[in-house]
Amino acid sequence: VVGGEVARPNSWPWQISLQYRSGSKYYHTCGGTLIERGWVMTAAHCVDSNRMWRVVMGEHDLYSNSGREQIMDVIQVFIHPGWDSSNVGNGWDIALLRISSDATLNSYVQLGSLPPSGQILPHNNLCYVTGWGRTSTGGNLSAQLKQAYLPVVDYKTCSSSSWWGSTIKTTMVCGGGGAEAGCNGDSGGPLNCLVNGKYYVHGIASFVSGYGCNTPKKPTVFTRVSAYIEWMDSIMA
Ligand SMILES: CC(C)C[C@H](NC(=O)C(F)(F)F)C(=O)N[C@@H](C)C(=O)Nc1ccc(C(F)(F)F)cc1
Repeated sequence: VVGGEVARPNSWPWQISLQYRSGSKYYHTCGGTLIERGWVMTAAHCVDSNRMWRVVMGEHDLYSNSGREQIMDVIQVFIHPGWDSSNVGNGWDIALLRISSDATLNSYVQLGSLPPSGQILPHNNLCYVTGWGRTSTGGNLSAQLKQAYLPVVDYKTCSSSSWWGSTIKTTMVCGGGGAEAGCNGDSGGPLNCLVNGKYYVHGIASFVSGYGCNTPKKPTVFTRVSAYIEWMDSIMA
């Protein structure tokens, strides 16, 4: 997350850290959202390589143990059949992870709320991106979970020629486009949007400009969660 601030610990209790094993250690690689006690939603591009994955819930500081963390192995990965790893611009950047046991829900670990199928948010709807991703283009990951205010940029604006143009599909949501942005390592994490006084997870962090995470008029691009409700229901059923 570029800009914004460190989140109050566990104030986004559905945010998870997706980590891969290398040798005897695990490393943060992406964000994700706990959507059922046994299921995590993330980006397809986060899990389209053959690795050992684990999910950490109740996390705030990646490098210190608060005792609030719950760590589960990933036992199955469901990548959307439409995903094409050679072109994130096609969309379909969504995956579901079955975790090894059900999370215990408490003050630090909660389920994220999904929007109604098909819901499209208005331009400038208040949203926050959250994650442990780089805090500047080419910079380091953040040790602590960060949040940044990324108002929705509607499809008409986001797909216009001086913005993202035809790279943006209607199955995507754009947020920000100014100094604040998601960045590498926030992938797969939630875009948390305030609708009628409650936060819903409307996006899954998918891509940013190759010219820099907070390139003007290149908002952070998210998979639009409300376009995939039926697919997710079919997998989790
Ligand atoms: C690994 C990537 C597929 C996703 C990676 N995503 C992110 O860093 C995050 F956190 F914003 F989600 C990213 O945007 N990385 C930059 C460096 C990138 O590759 N951006 C990018 C790639 C392709 C296009 C497109 F769609 F135009 F082909 C647009 C942007």
